[in-house]
Amino acid sequence: MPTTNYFNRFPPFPNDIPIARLPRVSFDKLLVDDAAESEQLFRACRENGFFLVDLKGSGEGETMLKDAETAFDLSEKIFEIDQQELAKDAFKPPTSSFRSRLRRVLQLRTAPSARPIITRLPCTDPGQPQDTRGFPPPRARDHQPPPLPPRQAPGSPTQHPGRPHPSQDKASGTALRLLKSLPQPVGHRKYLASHTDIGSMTMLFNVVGGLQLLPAEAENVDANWRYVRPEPGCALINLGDAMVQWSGGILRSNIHRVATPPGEQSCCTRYSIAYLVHPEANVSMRRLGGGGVIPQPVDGEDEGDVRAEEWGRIRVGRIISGKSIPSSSGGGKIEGRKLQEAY
Ligand SMILES: O=C(O)CCC(=O)C(=O)O
Ligand SMILES: [Fe+2]
Repeated sequence: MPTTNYFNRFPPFPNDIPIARLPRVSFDKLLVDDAAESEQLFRACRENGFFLVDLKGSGEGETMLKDAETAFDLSEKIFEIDQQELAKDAFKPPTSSFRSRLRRVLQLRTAPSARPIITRLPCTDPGQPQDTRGFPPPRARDHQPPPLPPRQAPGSPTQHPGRPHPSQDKASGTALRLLKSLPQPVGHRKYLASHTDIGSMTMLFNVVGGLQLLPAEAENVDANWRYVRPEPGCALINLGDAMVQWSGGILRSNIHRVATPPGEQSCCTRYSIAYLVHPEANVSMRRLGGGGVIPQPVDGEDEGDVRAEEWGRIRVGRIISGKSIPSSSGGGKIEGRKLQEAY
């Protein structure tokens, strides 16, 4: 999440409500392959599926924080543009200075494939409280690398050629999603229905609270959902279902939702930025080898060699048809001996 200055624009997140306890890893330390930090990251990916990455004090991290702040500022303006106007940008290069800035920060493209995605997410309550706008990611040849470079924690799945991390010049469902949620009347509860992210990883920037998750092992009843406190200088990362699939259930994709911001923040209009990283459309979703850590399918259990695009389509179809009820997955135990070897 952006810096403290930015947080000071809103009433404080309350101190007297139960919150989700999330691990925090240092981006700076991960960049130099610090062993203890990498181990903590691997544990967070297995046990929580959600963790904070502290971006402060690192050159690349500070750049991401600045970009996130600019995206927040621009987000307010983007939601003022009507949908038809925005759709035109997919085909015509922007000319005004605002639009050029928007293009630079969000790296909008003018190619037909870069048409803005404007969607409404499923919402359980009436009143259409949230609006969503998304932009496909930039291509490799005309922008910088993605926010988190694909480094591996010790013991994390072996990276096969071409997967699991999406390359910037290949087609994928990766998108920058901007969410705006207006204050709702008392009694209204959910802004964004409970779900898991189907991609590989999501990088979230929040200033106002509202995101809630259901801790591991907790029964899915309202009383067990916990707010996540937005932390200045940090990004919130959560793993998606693709990571569970590739890791044979070792890594965790945790269910979450967006509810009314807590306490005094309930009167705020909430903006949030989500960078949804999806696998390259053509990569295989077959689970990885994993050198003994990842359980291999036994006879008759082989999932086949489905491509990521098709895999995603099937999952979305199941969700839409109600055949798949959202729930956390993964977080499977690794035998003690194998875990030792993994490090
Ligand atoms: O707005 C948030 O904090 C979470 C959004 C989210 O879960 C999503 O975009 O998938
Ligand atoms: Fe999500």
